[in-house]
Amino acid sequence: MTGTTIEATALTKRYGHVTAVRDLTFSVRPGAVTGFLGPNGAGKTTTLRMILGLVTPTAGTVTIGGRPYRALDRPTSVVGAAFTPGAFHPGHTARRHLGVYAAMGGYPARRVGDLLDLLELTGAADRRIGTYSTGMRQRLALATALLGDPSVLLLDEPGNGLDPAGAAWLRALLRRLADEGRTVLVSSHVLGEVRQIADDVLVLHRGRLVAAGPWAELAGPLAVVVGTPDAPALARLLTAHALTVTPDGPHHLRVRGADAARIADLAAADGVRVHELRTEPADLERLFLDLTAEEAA
Ligand SMILES: Nc1ncnc2c1ncn2[C@@H]1O[C@H](COP(=O)(O)OP(=O)(O)OP(=O)(O)O)[C@@H](O)[C@H]1O
Repeated sequence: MTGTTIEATALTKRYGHVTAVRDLTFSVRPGAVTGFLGPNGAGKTTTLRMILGLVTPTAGTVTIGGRPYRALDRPTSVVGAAFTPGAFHPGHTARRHLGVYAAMGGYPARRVGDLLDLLELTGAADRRIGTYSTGMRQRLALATALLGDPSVLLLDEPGNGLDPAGAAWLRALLRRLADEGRTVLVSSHVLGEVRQIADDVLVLHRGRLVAAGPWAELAGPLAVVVGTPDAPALARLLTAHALTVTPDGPHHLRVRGADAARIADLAAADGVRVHELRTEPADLERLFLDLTAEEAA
């Protein structure tokens, strides 16, 4: 599958006095799952709708493989989208629903059976959708999005209403779809969910992009906590080697800019005693809270 990139440039949407999305510039790469993260009302849904041509930007552009959605020849074979489930006819069965969409898109009828299998809905395929659980509706929405075998998937809060087993199953499926070379953009307001699914992340807050990139880079360099009875001497030494050192109690330093091995070697070479070395995991919870903190008045 050839990769398709989503590019937004200075994308803005105003509704009267409300600026839902402000000057967003980002790109979403193929072959990865990108998490679109932000609290409720941050502008995620508005952005996804602009990507799909459902909402017209007040300013700026967004393209899929270099073209706006509305200029794509066969849009559903390029982009599959699954938004808030519930837009199903409750009296239809999943098989009928997918059959109708396959016919509208001009896709072969066998796609329906394949997707029912992939989304593990075959056993319920002939039941009325009105009797489905939220998780089953989520899976049916995803099956509908995949009918045209699109290279781009846009999913709005696909984890809503899933139990832990359902969420794990969804993560595995999204990973597989990304590994096939697809561009997978998944919105969520739940950090823990995105952390487990996404390679890259876009963080929105009040319509602005406050962070973008691979998780690892966003979380910044890892800190190493060093326990030493000679904290002042070690702080001087490490600072002299251009590392960032913050005291953490009388006998501990938090050090950034080098890994534990380099810190231990520097200390040993200078005869400074080290009693403990511990690499701290990235504190993504803190990062997210900092990024989305209310701006100071
Ligand atoms: N059609 C509309 N008319 C007026 N205001 C709107 C409209 N759509 C969205 N907004 C406003 O734009 C802002 C962003 O909404 P949006 O739904 O994009 O956020 P979101 O991040 O998707 O949040 P949620 O997860 O709650 O859907 C909100 O303040 C919302 O009230």
